[in-house]
Amino acid sequence: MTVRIGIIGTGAIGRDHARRIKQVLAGGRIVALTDVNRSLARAVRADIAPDAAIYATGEELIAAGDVDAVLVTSWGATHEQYVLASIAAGKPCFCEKPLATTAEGAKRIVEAETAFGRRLVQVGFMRRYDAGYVALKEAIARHTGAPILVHAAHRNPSVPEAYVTPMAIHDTLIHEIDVLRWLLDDDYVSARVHYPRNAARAHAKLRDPQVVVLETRKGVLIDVEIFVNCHYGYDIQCEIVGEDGIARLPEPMAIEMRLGAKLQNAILTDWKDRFVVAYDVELQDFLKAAAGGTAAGPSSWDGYVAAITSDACVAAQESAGAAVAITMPDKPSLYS
Ligand SMILES: NC(=O)C1=CN([C@@H]2O[C@H](COP(=O)(O)OP(=O)(O)OC[C@H]3O[C@@H](n4cnc5c(N)ncnc54)[C@H](O)[C@@H]3O)[C@@H](O)[C@H]2O)C=CC1
Ligand SMILES: O=C1[C@@H](O)[C@H](O)[C@@H](O)[C@H](O)[C@H]1O
Repeated sequence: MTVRIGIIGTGAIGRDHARRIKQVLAGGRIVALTDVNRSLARAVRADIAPDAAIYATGEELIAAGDVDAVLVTSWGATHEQYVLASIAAGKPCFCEKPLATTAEGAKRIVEAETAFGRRLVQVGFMRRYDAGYVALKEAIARHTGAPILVHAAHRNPSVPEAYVTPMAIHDTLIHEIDVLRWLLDDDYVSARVHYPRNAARAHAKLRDPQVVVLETRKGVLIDVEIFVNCHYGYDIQCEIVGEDGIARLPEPMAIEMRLGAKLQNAILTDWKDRFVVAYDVELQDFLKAAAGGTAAGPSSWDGYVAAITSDACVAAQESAGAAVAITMPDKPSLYS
């Protein structure tokens, strides 16, 4: 079956997902587009999906009779309303992170999906599909022994002026929040945030870098450096320290060069390139499940837990290094 897809939000990642549905993946066809900036939707139609209809609003797109499944790739603050509308229409929905910008919003989605009685939502936590993280999970299971510490870093070369301090959590750390919980098969119990002096390139409304320290139920201590004006590249690091040994996330493949008396490896600069294959695999997974009228992969529950943790981390940003407790509710059986 070919899944007929509608895309809400045709900016950076919406356009990139449209490209992969058209050029890379099997089983999906884009039939509908919408963006509050109509010219972006028109550009995607012209370049990628010439047969797609353009709708005035996300709600109209979701209600369209020929839309089988929905991609929500608009700004984070708009995700909740479209995911809820997709669930109400009984249509599978792939939602980019964050599932919702507050834990309360994510909870409403969990409740709606649970009441519907079948999984319909996949959250865009693509790192779970990255071959490096999959290998790291395997290494934890087979080689390192039980994890004790995790050292991680999430570095972006630069961010716009509109990126402010809490976004380091909601927009950036949220990937580590999800993938580390999945890697460790664990949940968080507390968060702390520490700041060194501000980097010279940080904007006026941004503390950068930040170090978030998370503690898990099993007693693992995690430190994550978030540095979004690191300048030199897009760099994702993760090291697990276990009872028997250490495992590190592999670097992306890069040609090693000997040039001008230097040994060199290029470092990527763009998230689109760093996780290009992971995005392909996650969306293929979505298309496969959507063909059967359901969803797989990272769930609304995972999006909800990430939102609870994000909220605690944002509170910790204001707590002068003091720990903020994180309490997880009971998981509904739909997500076991
Ligand atoms: N998984 C990942 O690694 C990544 C995820 N994202 C997430 O994807 C989402 C979009 O991010 P970007 O594409 O970078 O932003 P963007 O600003 O490039 O694109 C978002 C688009 O949504 C449109 N839009 C906003 N509100 C809308 C609404 N109510 N209805 C229809 N269109 C609407 C905007 O006009 C814009 O064209 C964000 O939630 C972001 O966190 C973004 C980049 C990477
Ligand atoms: O999701 C993403 C962006 O929205 C975010 O702004 C970046 O910090 C992340 O590295 C990227 O993966």
